[in-house]
Amino acid sequence: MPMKIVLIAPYENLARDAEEVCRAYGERVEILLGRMEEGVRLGRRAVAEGAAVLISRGGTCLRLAEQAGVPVVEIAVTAYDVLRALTRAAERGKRIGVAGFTNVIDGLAELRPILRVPVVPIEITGEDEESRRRLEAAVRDEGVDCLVGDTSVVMQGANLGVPCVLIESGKTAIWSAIQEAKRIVAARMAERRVQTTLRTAIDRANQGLLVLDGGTVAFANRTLLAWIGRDTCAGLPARQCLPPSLCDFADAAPEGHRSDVIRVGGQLCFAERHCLGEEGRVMVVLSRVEEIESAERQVRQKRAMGGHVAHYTFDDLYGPSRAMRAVVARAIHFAQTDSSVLIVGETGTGKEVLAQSIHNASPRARGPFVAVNCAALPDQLLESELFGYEDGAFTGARRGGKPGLFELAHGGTIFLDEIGETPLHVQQRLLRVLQERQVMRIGGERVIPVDVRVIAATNQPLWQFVQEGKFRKDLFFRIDVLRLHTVPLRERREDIPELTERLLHQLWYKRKGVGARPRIDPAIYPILQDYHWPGNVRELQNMCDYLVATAGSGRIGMAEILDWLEHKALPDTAPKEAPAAPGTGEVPPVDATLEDVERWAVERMLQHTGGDLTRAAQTLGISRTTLWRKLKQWQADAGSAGHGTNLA
Ligand SMILES: Nc1ncnc2c1ncn2[C@@H]1O[C@H](COP(=O)(O)OP(=O)(O)OP(=O)(O)O)[C@@H](O)[C@H]1O
Repeated sequence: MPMKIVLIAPYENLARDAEEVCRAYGERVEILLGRMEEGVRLGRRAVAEGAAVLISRGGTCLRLAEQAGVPVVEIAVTAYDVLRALTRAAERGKRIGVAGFTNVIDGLAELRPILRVPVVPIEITGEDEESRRRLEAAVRDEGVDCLVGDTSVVMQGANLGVPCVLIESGKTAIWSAIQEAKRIVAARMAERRVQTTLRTAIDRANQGLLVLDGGTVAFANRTLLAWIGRDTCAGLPARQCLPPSLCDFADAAPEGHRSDVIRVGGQLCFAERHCLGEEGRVMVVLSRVEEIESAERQVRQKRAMGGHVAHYTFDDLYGPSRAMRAVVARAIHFAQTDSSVLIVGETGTGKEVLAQSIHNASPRARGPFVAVNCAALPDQLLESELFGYEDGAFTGARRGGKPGLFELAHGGTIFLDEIGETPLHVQQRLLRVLQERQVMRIGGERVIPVDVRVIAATNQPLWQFVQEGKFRKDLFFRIDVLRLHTVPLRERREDIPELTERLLHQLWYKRKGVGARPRIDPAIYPILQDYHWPGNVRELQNMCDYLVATAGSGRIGMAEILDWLEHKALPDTAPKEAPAAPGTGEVPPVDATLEDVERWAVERMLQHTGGDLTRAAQTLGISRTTLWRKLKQWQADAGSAGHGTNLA
């Protein structure tokens, strides 16, 4: 509703001039006629009916300013208005008294030289006794024979029997006063908008807000009123309308900021009290514990999702064999549960793809998927990566500490790859986390609850590790709740044609379709199906990558496959007379064991790649971890046999 402006005109000419100004400038101002007490009565009624600003003049204006309760703009008396009145008065008297407030008579002395008649200033403040006495004295003692002033002067002058001239405000002064009133209205509207917005925001806040002044409720927002089932509380003694728990919390010593968890109208709340600086005024902010926990979950989830996302789904697992389908069907079933999963299988058989797919098909799909390779990190680093650390936990620790992967996996899944490689002291800590579902950072004392599903994977005989004391039995049973066995490629040879075709197409597409689209000659499938595939699908993938990169015409036949087999330095594919890779040594002796041959092949490959483990593992078709494990094993064997083999 627009705010109303009302002009109270103490005399008729002013009302008429104001109407003309409004008409001429299109101003919307209500004009009422009434002077002094009558003007005040009209003004107060206008305010009661919604007037936001009043305009008036002289004594009426003064009274309104004291009593109306809204801003009152004065129509100023300008020097021109006074001059106009004096000119008229000079025609009616020989000595003129100008009566009014100081603002009217100030500056009169400067006008004297240009006036034809003498002028006497009479300072009055209205229609009081003193003002009347001064007017009388001017007429009686100073020879004033005509009075100039506002309506009250004119009335009193008439009683004294002296001719009077009213100082009338010009239209410019009226227009200026209306503009000033409009500025005030605009400012008040803007203020009202801010107040309404603030009020709505405070009422709609999820938190309950309470301000107490001494023992009385100064303010309670809608949220709090709803919790305690009241329409209002303002002005009531706190103990009369608020739950005792809230009053006790607000009253309790020590003064200043304090917080606690309390129950308010059935809501468990985190309460904070702030002193507002003024004597006895306190503000209490109540947040529902449930909401804080949910917000915390969201924050943790948001942070955790940074980079920890599962990309694969079950659609990414190719292979029409019954064995493959059975594994996928079992995994889909496991995805619906929240129990730990242990995936057992050779390298490159899709254990991580399965883990990601299970996560993406589970109710935790929107949470993070955090993968960690337990074999790829040095012992100490693995521990701090998994569980995090507090500030100053050890030399070189990041300032402010660091959350561990378990914390980052909150609300989602953690994939512990190569779980069999976890050192025993980390296993013990891992067991505690899985049992208690909470982590304690290294060097820390507080426990952090974590809601994480665990999927572990291994290509090691884990149960044998348990028997050899290398893996904790209790941890084994914690992890081995639902078991999945991936099937090596050589045991599902019927998958090889489809896998090869799909991988070829996928890799060609990944290279943005550069070169001819690969077309494979079905005659070579029997050769691929005869092959041992120690690196499983990863090795098949590497082969396809090689073929896409090298088969210029796109046609893949026997020659291309032989080329790839020759390119590989694997012992079970490389013929004894195979041409040596650049920088290689002699072939192993005829009576060498399979392990000797494997070691020979790995050494040749590492020489070939200049010690680059990643590239060597890729070309050999095994994972980097498998390669690393083999090297560690051979080094340990060499150590115990008393001679060193530098394979790294
Ligand atoms: N059935 C499958 N269909 C399509 N691609 C597959 C399949 N199995 C594995 N792969 C691909 O093979 C590669 C290796 O898979 P993954 O990393 O899941 O194996 P892994 O068993 O975890 O290996 P490792 O034990 O060496 O870590 C990936 O690029 C994956 O996409």
